[in-house]
Amino acid sequence: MKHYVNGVFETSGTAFPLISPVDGRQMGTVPEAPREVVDAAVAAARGALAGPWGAASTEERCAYLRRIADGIEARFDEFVDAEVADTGKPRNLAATVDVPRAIANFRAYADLSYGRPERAHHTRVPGWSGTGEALNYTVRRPLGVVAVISPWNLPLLLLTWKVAPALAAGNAVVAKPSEETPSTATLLAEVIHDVRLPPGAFNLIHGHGAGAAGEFLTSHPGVDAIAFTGESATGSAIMRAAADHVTPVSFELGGKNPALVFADADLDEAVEGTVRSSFTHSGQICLCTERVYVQREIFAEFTRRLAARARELKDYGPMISAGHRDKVLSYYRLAVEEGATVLAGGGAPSFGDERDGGFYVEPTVVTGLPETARTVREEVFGPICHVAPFDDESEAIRLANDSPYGLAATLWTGDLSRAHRVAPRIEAGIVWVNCWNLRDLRTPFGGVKASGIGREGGEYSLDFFSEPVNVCVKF
Ligand SMILES: NC(=O)C1=CN([C@@H]2O[C@H](COP(=O)(O)OP(=O)(O)OC[C@H]3O[C@@H](n4cnc5c(N)ncnc54)[C@H](O)[C@@H]3O)[C@@H](O)[C@H]2O)C=CC1
Ligand SMILES: O=C(O)/C=C/C=C(\O)C(=O)O
Repeated sequence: MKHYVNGVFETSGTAFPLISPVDGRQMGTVPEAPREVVDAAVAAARGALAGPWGAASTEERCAYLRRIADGIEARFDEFVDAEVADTGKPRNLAATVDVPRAIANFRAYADLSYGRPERAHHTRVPGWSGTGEALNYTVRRPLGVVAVISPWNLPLLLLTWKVAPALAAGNAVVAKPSEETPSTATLLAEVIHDVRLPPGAFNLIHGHGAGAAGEFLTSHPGVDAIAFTGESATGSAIMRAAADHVTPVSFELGGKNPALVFADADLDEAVEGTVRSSFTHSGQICLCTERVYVQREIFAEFTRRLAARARELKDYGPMISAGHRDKVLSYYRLAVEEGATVLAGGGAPSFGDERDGGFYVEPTVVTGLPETARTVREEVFGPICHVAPFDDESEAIRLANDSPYGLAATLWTGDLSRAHRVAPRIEAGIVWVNCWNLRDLRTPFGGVKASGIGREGGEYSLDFFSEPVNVCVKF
């Protein structure tokens, strides 16, 4: 594993071990970027803005993005292998979601950026200012040096989700992937090197967060904007660091996402949809459902079927680390202490093979907790959901909104009028109706309350990563 600074791969800093979540064995080492490497990366990014990268046209930048997408595609299997090794996620998930989405992120932002219109307004000059007319037109200028800090759950997808629009808008990037999952970011740096992106336009540093590379970067006076995905508490820490230099932030943070299942829903679809939304990637997606509210008429049947399906799941991946596995298991114990009835799972599985050295936990369904229980209020970020009944629409909405988080919600109903009525009343950035995690990259993506600041996706990302400048020409 190497840093990539100013177009050069290097390994400064002490090495820390990279551990496989599948069997707990050490797979390699990762260099921990000291402050000097972070300084060098920020200086390289600044230098790139003053050089050929800063002078590149929109067309030229978009052409680079397309070449990066082609470069990832050409090494598709390597990317899949690296993502599977770092995260332990099922190969099918990496091959159908993570890597294709990384490619799509670069292509989508090449299209969006190239096709983006500029705005103009004709203005009659008011009497006190003379005579004639003026043409106001708005151009967008890059913010400058952008820090991208990404998590371990969808390492390549979430990194490229920020790097692609940042580059499309003309910024220079210093990226720090999670210390748990550095491999696909390093492959991305190789692809970027091979397509000859001007040195310094993209820099990659490895290392930890608090008190280390992540914090050196987010508190750096040379950084003009920070785009971060991860835990809400980390978002708060980064915001404090950013405050010193009034650095703008875009935050995609945690969630405690509700699903509302109405009695008029297609039960098969609602059960299967909730299995996907609660247990995909073992619940380690910020969009996953951890609170399921079911209309009382179908509560018993839905809960029975959901628990049966959870018990059937066999091909699931591990938690990312021993620490995270221990955190999730501590919530399983807490749920029982808080009075939960465990309908499925609730512990660590035993496989009788090398996976017993890994960090697996069982898909878990619990019920019977009060809304005040910590297990119902706090993000677990593992394969667990709590199922509770509701009586009517207004109670369902109240329960869904009774959370410090507000990222995503899912409605299961056969009544589209109800869907249109309920969806806008949910305090969340994203509401899915009869589906989950169906993504159109042009749409706004982000959360309210403790789930984030701002929106990414489509023009929303391009807006964040650029500054509008109005030019007023009198004629
Ligand atoms: N999208 C989401 O909502 C995600 C939520 N999580 C939540 O976060 C918990 C812990 O996972 P972590 O990977 O430790 O998430 P985290 O939020 O601590 O780390 C995400 C990224 O931020 C960096 N970072 C951490 N502290 C920092 C600081 N003070 N300054 C600058 N950068 C910093 C990390 O090195 C990593 O690259 C999970 O248990 C889960 O609950 C984790 C990943 C994604
Ligand atoms: O952009 C997506 O499709 C998915 C995003 C997921 C997260 O932000 C997350 O799990 O952290």
